[in-house]
Amino acid sequence: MNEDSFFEALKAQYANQLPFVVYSRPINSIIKCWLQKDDTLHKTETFTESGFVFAPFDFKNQSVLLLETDCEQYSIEVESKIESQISKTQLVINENEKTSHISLVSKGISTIQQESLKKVVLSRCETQELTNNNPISIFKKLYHKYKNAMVYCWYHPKVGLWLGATPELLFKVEGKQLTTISLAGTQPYRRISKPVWTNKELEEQQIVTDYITNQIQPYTSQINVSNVETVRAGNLLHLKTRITSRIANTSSLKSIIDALHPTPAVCGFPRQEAKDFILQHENYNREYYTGFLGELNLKQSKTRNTNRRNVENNAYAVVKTQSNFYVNLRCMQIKEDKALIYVGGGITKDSNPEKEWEETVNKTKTIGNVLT
Ligand SMILES: C=C(O[C@H]1C=CC=C(C(=O)O)[C@@H]1O)C(=O)O
Repeated sequence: MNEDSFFEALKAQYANQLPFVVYSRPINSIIKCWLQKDDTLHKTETFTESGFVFAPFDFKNQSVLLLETDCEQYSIEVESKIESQISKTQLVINENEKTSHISLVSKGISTIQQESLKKVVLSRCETQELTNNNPISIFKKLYHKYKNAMVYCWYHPKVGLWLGATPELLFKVEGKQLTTISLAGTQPYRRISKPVWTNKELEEQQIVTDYITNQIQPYTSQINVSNVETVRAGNLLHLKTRITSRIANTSSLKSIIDALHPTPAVCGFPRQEAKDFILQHENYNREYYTGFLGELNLKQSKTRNTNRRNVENNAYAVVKTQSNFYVNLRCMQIKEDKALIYVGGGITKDSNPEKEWEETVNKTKTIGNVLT
């Protein structure tokens, strides 16, 4: 299938109001799509099926599944995934939204100072009028703009239309190998200067790393934690640590999901207290923002020997089950002619409410940049 017919097939699928997902994983020139044949809404609770999953922040809402057996899959290789220049969008600041976000963050800080809550991730949803509400053309713009992200467009007529460019892997499983990352701390990307991180950001990210390592301990062995590095996500920089381990034979995928979702990077710490605070005070429903999405239990076959001349060895292909889940960040939902953009940030005792507001404004630009 060539690029034109690939996008034509997607266009037709959307026009026929049938479910689909189109996505490209970070630093990857392959764009894949899954087209479901009818509009049945499949859900998963056990995560034992094979397919593409779209899971909410709060498991009280449904995790939607595009079943592998119910979908046609296509992929194309696009020649170069070159990060195009980030244009500087001037956002119009809504003063009411600013006041209410600052007041939410201040409430978070005072709760952290008085109680056992150490970190809470507080967010808001910003509405922007759209001049172009064609999801496929927005997806293409996101794809060309964000090389280091999992860029996607997901649609189900009974759920909604979501797009995003997320820098955050929740985890990936290949056979028994588990890889996850701890991503937190934010500052704007500046081409010329070397980033300097404050204690607030270093501490905020360390909370995430410690939490993840602790949570996976009962289910895995040989845990390995990398050094902290700075990574770029569009117009922003974050702190990142890579954590790898080996899954025990007795551990299910669902147990790993329950251990890791939602991480303190999107919820807070301790988890239940942070989640209670969010559900009580944020004043809107996050739905699939800070949930996760990705390939579930797909069989990948890898040949042991890539030397083409060694035909005998090539016959021994190893089949491994793989899952790749990304946290649904830097995302939006499209409803008619409006984009609902979701943005948040981690609050600790040292947070400054005005700066936290600015951080959400900077994050809005990730998505806002492709809408103009
Ligand atoms: C909750 C968000 O970001 C998280 C991921 C990376 C850095 C974050 C931060 O610096 O606060 C957040 O924890 C968001 O982008 O909406």
